[in-house]
Amino acid sequence: MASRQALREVIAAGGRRRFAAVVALSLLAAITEGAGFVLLVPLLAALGGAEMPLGLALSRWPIEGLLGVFVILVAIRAGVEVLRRLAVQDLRIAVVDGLRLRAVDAVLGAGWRWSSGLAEGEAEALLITDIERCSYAVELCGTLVRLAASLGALSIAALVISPLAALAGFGLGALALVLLSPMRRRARKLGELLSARYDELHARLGESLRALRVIKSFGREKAQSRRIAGALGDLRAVERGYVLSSSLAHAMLQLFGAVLAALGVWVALEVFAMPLAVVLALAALFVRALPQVGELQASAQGWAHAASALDRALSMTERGLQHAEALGAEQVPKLQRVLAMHGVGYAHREGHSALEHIDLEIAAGTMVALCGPSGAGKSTLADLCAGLTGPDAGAITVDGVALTEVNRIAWRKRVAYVQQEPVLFSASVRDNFLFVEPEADEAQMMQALGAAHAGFVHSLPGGLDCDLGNAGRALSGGEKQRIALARALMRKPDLIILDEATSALDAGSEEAIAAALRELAGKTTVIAIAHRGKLREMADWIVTLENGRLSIG
Ligand SMILES: Nc1ncnc2c1ncn2[C@@H]1O[C@H](COP(=O)(O)OP(=O)(O)OP(=O)(O)O)[C@@H](O)[C@H]1O
Repeated sequence: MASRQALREVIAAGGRRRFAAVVALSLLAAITEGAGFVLLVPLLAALGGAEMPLGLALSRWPIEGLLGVFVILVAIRAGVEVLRRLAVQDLRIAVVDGLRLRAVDAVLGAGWRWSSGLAEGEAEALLITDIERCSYAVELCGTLVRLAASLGALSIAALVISPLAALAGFGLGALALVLLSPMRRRARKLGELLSARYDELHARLGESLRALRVIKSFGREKAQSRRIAGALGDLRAVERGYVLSSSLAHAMLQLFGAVLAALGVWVALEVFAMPLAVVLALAALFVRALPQVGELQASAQGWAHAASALDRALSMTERGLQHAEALGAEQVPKLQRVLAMHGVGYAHREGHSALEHIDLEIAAGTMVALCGPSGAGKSTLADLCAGLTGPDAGAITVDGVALTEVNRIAWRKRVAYVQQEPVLFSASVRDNFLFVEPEADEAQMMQALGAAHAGFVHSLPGGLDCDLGNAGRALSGGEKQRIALARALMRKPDLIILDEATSALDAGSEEAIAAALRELAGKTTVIAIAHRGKLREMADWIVTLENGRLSIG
């Protein structure tokens, strides 16, 4: 995306009024600054007791009046600068929060096929890293507007003071920039390298947390620590080079500016015999403007870089929105007779079928154990029954109504899904329950905990109010599974899908859960992916999948 397109996106996301406020306040700050420089001429002349060189009305003011105006201008500029910073902050918040919420909606609202196909960390990178960079992009955008306005005002001020000298100053400034461009190019390259090194370090740090168990169990703590130290070393080396090179570029620009200003002063005084007040005001203006030109260029480069994060965030959000899940009709099916699959086929990726020709009828209120080797398609079939996604071929029907013809989200509200690696929110047990059943009361929660054999929750600090954000990590796999199961039972679903959901339980706990499931017999349909154990034994029938095809036992 071109930087200009990114600017349009910033304006669209932040709102025209907020952006206009940033521009207006930047212009106002710039005008007061420019006016201050113009005022410098009569002020210097008055201080030196010389003739007033400018033909402005101001030139006839007494020195006290000029100094008073000068102070007022500085005060206005300081006040406007505060407002300008606030306006940039408002714009940044509006853009970043707007983008983030849109991206969250896109990821959550996208169809399962798209979201489950995202590479690991892709959505995380979008929601966290890229959008943080967008924040930086908006700040740079504010800086660019400020610098452009300031340089515009300083140029006008220079033209007002002396058109000829101003034009000469523009020429010399351009020359300085051309001469120093190799240094700035190097700084830019290092800036890009720095971003890549940061990405690498973040990846290493994230990986260390995700793979903590693997790292520790293989005794590779020191090795991982060395990898991070290596990534840090690479980053710091580039960082140092970047700071050195950009500071040098800045220092050289200032030095060049000073040399050129000194030369300009000499030529103006000695060759053109210009009044001292004019020459000094112009020199001060030139010294002020030159680093701003350098900063403008550096910010423009930074903007081009940050705009690419904006591009990524927007295009991925757009893709998510394009893959938004079709909700279907309002009709909500209720499973009372049969959940049926007719000729169901599904491929996660082209040319690789996960399921083929699945014909299966599950009578409501019965329990089916789904077995088969790894990769046979069990989870895929469970996802289809849960209405997470629709089949590529054939149909899945609930009491004769195809899931493609009903509101799939409404169907999912009738389904409870418990996976092998239970995911509990970083909140209290109570809030975990309320998330799935907002109207639930304490009695229902107690009942669900009892049915899932999760009475241990009462002995946790705070009981139902125990914060799983802190305690979650301390719970065993089996304990987490039981809380997740209780959360599923809270819903009183039509269909429960258990994906190896009791794999971490001891025989006693599994037996207790089996007993709870037995009580649901005739009322709730259960699909349990289970290779062995109680759930498989107690199932009304066993369905075996092999290579995406069905064989019924
Ligand atoms: N999101 C995905 N993208 C691409 N391919 C996938 C995806 N999920 C599953 N698959 C592929 O689909 C096939 C069936 O996978 P599935 O997870 O349904 O098998 P499974 O029987 O549940 O396996 P396991 O017992 O190991 O969990 C496998 O070949 C798998 O690689």
